Amino acid sequence: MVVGVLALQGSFNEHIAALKRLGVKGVQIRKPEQLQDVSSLIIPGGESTTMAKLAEYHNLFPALREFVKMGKPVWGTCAGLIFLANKATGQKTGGQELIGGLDCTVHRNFFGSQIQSFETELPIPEIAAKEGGPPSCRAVFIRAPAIIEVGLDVEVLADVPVSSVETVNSSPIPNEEESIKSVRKVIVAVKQGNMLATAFHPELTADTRWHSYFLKMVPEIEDGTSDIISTSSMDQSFTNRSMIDLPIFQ
Ligand SMILES: NC(=O)CC[C@H](N)C(=O)O
Repeated sequence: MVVGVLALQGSFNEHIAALKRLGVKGVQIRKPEQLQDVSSLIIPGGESTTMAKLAEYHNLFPALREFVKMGKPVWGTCAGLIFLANKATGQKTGGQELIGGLDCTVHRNFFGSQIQSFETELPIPEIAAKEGGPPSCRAVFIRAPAIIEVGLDVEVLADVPVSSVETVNSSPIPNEEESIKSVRKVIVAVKQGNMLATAFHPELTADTRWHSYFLKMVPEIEDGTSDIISTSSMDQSFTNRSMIDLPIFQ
């Protein structure tokens, strides 16, 4: 089995390396016709405006939309998530072209700018149930988006708490304002049919469970015809939470 990785910009090499650790070949996709040779596709993180411009230049949008419509498994990480969303907010003036298909609204830079990038221990009950390993994964958020609305068919796989401070005027004393700190959850990983999307970067850690989970969405794998190495037989080095060099996306 061969997995396509959109290789216009961003962390495509890191995805190919993660696939290799699972014994699966990832091939770079830069032209529409190359999509015919793969049964699934990963759209990496990077910078979604730049990626959209390059995809437009290479006339990739019609073929990418067709690929999604045909029901072939597609996984978008970070900028890739933005690409797959039906709607994005926080875009540059004039917006940017999206592939669409994923019934959600994404906020492009929900967590702020590059310096607000962070890592966190993210609970992943569904992935851990299917793939084994610890109940959480180390999640790397780089100028990350978040999913602020989802449709009914979208399954939420992970969310993170975010706190906000609101000033309200509930006091009986005039002009006496009260600050209320509220904590809500924001969605950072979803699945809808053939589409998987994560706001963070599993390809930048040694934990291959997200890749393994995605590969199981590819029918060849379910048929048992693939020679993919199972996670359980692998070196469980992800428990060390070792990080691969963090790229700075421009
Ligand atoms: N790490 C990332 O992929 C960042 C995505 C970025 N927020 C964008 O708009 O493209």
